[in-house]
Amino acid sequence: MGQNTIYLDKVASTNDYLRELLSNFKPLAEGTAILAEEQFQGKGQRGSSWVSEPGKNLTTSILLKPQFLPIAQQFALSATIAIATVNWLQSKTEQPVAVKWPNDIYVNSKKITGILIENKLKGSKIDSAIIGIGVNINQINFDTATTITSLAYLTDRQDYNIKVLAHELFQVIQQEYLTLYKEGAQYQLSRYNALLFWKGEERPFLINGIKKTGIIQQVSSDGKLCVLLEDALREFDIKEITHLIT
Ligand SMILES: Nc1ncnc2c1ncn2[C@@H]1O[C@H](COP(=O)(O)OP(=O)(O)OP(=O)(O)O)[C@@H](O)[C@H]1O
Ligand SMILES: O=C(O)CCCC[C@@H]1SC[C@@H]2NC(=O)N[C@@H]21
Repeated sequence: MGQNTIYLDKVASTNDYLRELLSNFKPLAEGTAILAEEQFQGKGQRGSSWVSEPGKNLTTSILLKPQFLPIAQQFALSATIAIATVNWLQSKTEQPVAVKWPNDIYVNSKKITGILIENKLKGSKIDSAIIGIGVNINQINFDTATTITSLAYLTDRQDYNIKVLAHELFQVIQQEYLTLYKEGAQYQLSRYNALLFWKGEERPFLINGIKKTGIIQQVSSDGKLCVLLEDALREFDIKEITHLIT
């Protein structure tokens, strides 16, 4: 993974760039990565934007071809990328790193990494997946600093080498991707569940616009968040529930 890395000085979005390469040129090898110094129109989940100061952070997209994975198990791919990123970040800080469902990475209740996976389907399989990852590294000034963190914030140094870090991350993703292939979706799901932010804790959520207290039990194999509410155990889709982080 990342043996074939395309380095760009400046790009709108590494995910879009990789998708355009895929549709315009010869087939790209699995593991091909795009690494951008500056991403000026980064995309987040659900139409949000990803903001990153030029030259300071890791903004990358990796091409995977998980054709062995049935669509019904596609959450396991997202879980696999989250496991890899959490474990890699955990090797950099003493603070506990966790995955906020579905795949935001959090440290000290602040977001350090966002993941945007765009799948191309073929029949009942995933033909290709563009794995977009943004990690806050050397940046310390954010517009909404109360909810965002970075490696620099956590470790008091601002001289991380982005390329070196990116290749470390590629290695860890490669290992975890192999684990998904060998051990299967359920195995990765249980490891993902062990890293889940707020799991087993009584916490506030916004559920279909109403504030409620609940306890996260787990994430199901189809990627739903299972929360114990006062009345019952319920499963939620991404649009139905928000963590109310104070
Ligand atoms: N560099 C960055 N680091 C962290 N967050 C960022 C960054 N750039 C943009 N954001 C955005 O900040 C917002 C907050 O992220 P978060 O996922 O916590 O909230 P959300 O998607 O609005 O809500 P929720 O996931 O709780 O429903 C998102 O829109 C996220 O994409
Ligand atoms: O948390 C999110 O909403 C997902 C953010 C994903 C950001 C990364 S940065 C590299 C890649 N290119 C993009 O345009 N987005 C992803």
